[in-house]
Amino acid sequence: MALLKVEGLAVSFAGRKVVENLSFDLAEGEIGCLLGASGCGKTTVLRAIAGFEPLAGGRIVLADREVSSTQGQTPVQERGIGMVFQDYALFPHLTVAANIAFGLIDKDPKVVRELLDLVGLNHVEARYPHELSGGQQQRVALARALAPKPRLLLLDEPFSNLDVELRERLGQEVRSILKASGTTAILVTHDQREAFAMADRVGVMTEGALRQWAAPYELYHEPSDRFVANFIGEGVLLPAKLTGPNCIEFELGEVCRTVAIDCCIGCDMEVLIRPDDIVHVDSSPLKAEVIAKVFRGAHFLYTLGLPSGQRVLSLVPSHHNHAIGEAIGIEVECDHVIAFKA
Ligand SMILES: Nc1ncnc2c1ncn2[C@@H]1O[C@H](COP(=O)(O)OP(=O)(O)OP(=O)(O)O)[C@@H](O)[C@H]1O
Repeated sequence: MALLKVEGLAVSFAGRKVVENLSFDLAEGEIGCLLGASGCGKTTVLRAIAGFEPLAGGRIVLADREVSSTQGQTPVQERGIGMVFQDYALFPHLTVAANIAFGLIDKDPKVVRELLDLVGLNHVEARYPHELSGGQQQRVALARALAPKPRLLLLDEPFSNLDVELRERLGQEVRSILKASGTTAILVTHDQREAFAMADRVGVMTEGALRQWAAPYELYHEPSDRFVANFIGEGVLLPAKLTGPNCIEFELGEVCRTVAIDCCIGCDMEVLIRPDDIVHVDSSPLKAEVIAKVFRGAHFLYTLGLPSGQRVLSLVPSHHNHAIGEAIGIEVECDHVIAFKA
């Protein structure tokens, strides 16, 4: 059952719509994420859900109760929503345990202990915020927000002050904590790795609109439009033709896999080729020139030039160390084809 329903949401500032006709559902216990570039309206959606922004259109339903519409809204403090922000907002003069207890009316030490356990901070309960790392401070902020057992937790760029490696790890940790406590949550971020590490459902936003709301795997493998295809993961769009009900032909040959496109045979299309669709096979007669390469530890990400001048990316195990300018053998290996009408 959906705990949160956002239906046709619109928010305006001084008559300018910054969010328009945005809809999604979030089931109880699920973690959702709004992902998009700076200024696309993510925080505005989060603030509307929290009750800080009046609506210019649509409605928000939380636990079967309409909490916002154009007619009015339930006050912020009556929504049972918790929040975690990027700057942690901890009280500097309170210890870790006291910061967490702040969220509890009865300050029950047993509950504080359970929360310290949940976020793995038992050993630092008597320290002050400035004596903690950024990741630890964010876990304190999380425990404090979870203390009153919110119906819904909102996290606004919670890891943006942390370095990239730590972000992904903390994202997975926070996901485990939220799952262990059965908390429903919405995260806002511009970082795909963070979104994929944490969320069950991710919404890709641009210019105030939600382009697709789906599981991370589906977003990557079944993007609904060119924008999502370009935004999520890496890849290039190459010109192609539909040659049969399930087949397309493009510069690297014919691929016959499911083609989910409304288009007749012979029509012009574009096919999305991801770096994992192009495999390096020394003996292949199909050759491409190494234009650029990025070392990623286990893999190289090669940019390869095709005879037409088109480029593709290829993720190749890093023991295949080829020089720029070298021609290497490639094969296409895609499970299904993602294509868009040209
Ligand atoms: N209080 C406000 N008054 C006027 N315009 C606003 C206000 N708050 C946000 N905006 C505008 O609304 C648009 C969306 O802003 P929002 O903060 O929701 O984007 P965002 O995707 O969260 O960006 P970021 O990742 O940079 O925080 C922007 O153009 C912003 O300038």
